[in-house]
Amino acid sequence: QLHLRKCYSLLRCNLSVWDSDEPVPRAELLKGVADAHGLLCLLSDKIDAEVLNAAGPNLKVISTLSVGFDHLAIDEIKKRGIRVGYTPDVLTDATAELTVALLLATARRLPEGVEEVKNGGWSTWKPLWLCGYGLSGSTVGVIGLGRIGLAIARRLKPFGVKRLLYTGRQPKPQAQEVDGEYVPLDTLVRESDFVVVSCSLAPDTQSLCDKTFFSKMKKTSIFINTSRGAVVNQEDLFEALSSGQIAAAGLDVTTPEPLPTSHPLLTLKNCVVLPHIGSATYSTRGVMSALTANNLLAGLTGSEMPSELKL
Ligand SMILES: O=C(O)C(=O)CO
Repeated sequence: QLHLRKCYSLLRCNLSVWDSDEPVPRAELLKGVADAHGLLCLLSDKIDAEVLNAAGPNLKVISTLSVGFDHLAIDEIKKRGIRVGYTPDVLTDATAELTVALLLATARRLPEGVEEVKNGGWSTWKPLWLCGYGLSGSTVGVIGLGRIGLAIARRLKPFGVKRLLYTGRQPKPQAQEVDGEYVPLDTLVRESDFVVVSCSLAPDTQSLCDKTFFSKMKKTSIFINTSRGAVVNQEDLFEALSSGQIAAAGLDVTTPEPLPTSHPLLTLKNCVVLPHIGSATYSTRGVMSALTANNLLAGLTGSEMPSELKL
């Protein structure tokens, strides 16, 4: 039992805690959630009708330690009148930074270079050895110029990016700040030297990056995804990378997560895969955790949440 003091109330909660950095096993979640009034979850916890039924009618708030909410069955949640808290804004900078790091690592072939140093492949300085692609004078296309997409664009512009294209549901006034040009997806894919995926996963973005998409990219272009793995058809990406249809890809997100170590994408030198670490800085995860707890408390007391998802 824990007493949590918030400025607006003193709340007495019984906490059922999965005390580990590993995700809670499904069976434990289904058992532990029974009769709960609130649920704090991770993006790896699929909160569907089964979990909601296991929780029962007491459940009034779900607070997720993530900005993404594709792991939540929103229709089912809405139907039951449950409120949802999430963590926008606080992870924008960390995720944008990681995206830039992944883009540069992929385009300048850093993991390959590090490997060559370790395995004796570095014989001498050679004019064309480990050449990659630079941002200076390039065209960057951002799919989804939301909070994170804009933060990525802001960071990339000072590298000398010539044109910044973006696409999404509608033009964004804030794109002015980065001289962003709102273009159809087709134009973005055909004209960009770097295609950066920063949209949320929704029915209209599921498998958006498929065979047709990659076939329109330039052979010298780099594909980066730090949003959700399911935006990409991975078989089509493998084909595009192994056939030389595109130059390279950097992925912080995959389907599934973790990506099995035997996955074909991991055999490719021109594919850099990270284990979903976009927001993984100590301070960001600390702020995300506090926000998630405060969203939960506000939901439990029926108060205004610091960050409530509009359903
Ligand atoms: O918050 C999210 O949605 C992430 O993907 C990790 O921070």
